[in-house]
Amino acid sequence: MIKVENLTRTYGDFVAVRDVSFVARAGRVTGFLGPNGAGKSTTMRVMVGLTAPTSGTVTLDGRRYADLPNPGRRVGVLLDASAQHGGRTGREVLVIAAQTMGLPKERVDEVLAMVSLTPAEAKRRVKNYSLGMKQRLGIAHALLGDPEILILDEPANGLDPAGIRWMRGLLRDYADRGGTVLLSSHLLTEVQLIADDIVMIGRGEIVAQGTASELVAGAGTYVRAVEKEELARVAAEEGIALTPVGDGFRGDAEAVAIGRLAAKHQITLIELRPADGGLEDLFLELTADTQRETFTEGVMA
Ligand SMILES: Nc1ncnc2c1ncn2[C@@H]1O[C@H](COP(=O)(O)OP(=O)(O)OP(=O)(O)O)[C@@H](O)[C@H]1O
Repeated sequence: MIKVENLTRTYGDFVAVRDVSFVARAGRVTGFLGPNGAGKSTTMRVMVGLTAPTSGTVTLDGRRYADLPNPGRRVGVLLDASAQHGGRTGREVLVIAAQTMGLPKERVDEVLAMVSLTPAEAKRRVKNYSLGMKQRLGIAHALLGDPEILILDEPANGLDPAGIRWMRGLLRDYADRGGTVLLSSHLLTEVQLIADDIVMIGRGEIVAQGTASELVAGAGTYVRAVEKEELARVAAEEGIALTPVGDGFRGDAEAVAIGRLAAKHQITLIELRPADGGLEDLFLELTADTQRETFTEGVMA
């Protein structure tokens, strides 16, 4: 289990992570989702002792990373797949890591097989690897010590759809055997495919968390009407909050309540359904400010 409690990290006046708390449970795959610059990497770096927290704590199965004996056997980490030594072969990278952890060389062949890197590929220098191969090597490195906890920053980056499916199977299996898996992504579709639980972060703060199904179920009703403005006006009068999503709205009321309201005011509905599968809209909505700000900054820069 990974427990993040009231974690804050500042850089000068800038708050990269503000009062973040969440738990990634054993036997579950937890997706840590947020747009670029939201604070995912910072949080994960604090987890593994690479960045000091300004305040708050992170524990891994009850202990801080720095207090774990032989941490590579307890926690598998993939933070930056491009950070591997380019002059070494994939196999060499793993052999050195295995030696450091006191593992037999056969374990290297086992993890290479687990990530489907062929013996020929493992003999190539890492600088000649594609991004997808680097990711597989990084995942192999994380799995090497057969740890109970996996912390993976953007592990799907550079993987093709078949690679993402493969990774989903691998992580699912890992969690089903009782492991704790935390993976970050800035792509909701990826997280939706892989995660049981989702923690969403935007501008350094947690904006939503729950099981993937809870977050979908809590998404309300999606409605689209010909008389859009009129619907927004009468809904506001009735105390139903409508949030613009695409061509329509997400309403915080049952479909039947919105349907009745529309009928009463002779508003023509062209879509009315539970906002299922609307996690992406929720994600965009929750992180809209962050994304707008990033965009504005980009334009100004
Ligand atoms: N060493 C640092 N000094 C100053 N600011 C930093 C430092 N590290 C991170 N930041 C800032 O903290 C914020 C969060 O960055 P972080 O890398 O944690 O985001 P992220 O969610 O992982 O984003 P991405 O998806 O782009 O990797 C960003 O605005 C970033 O510029």
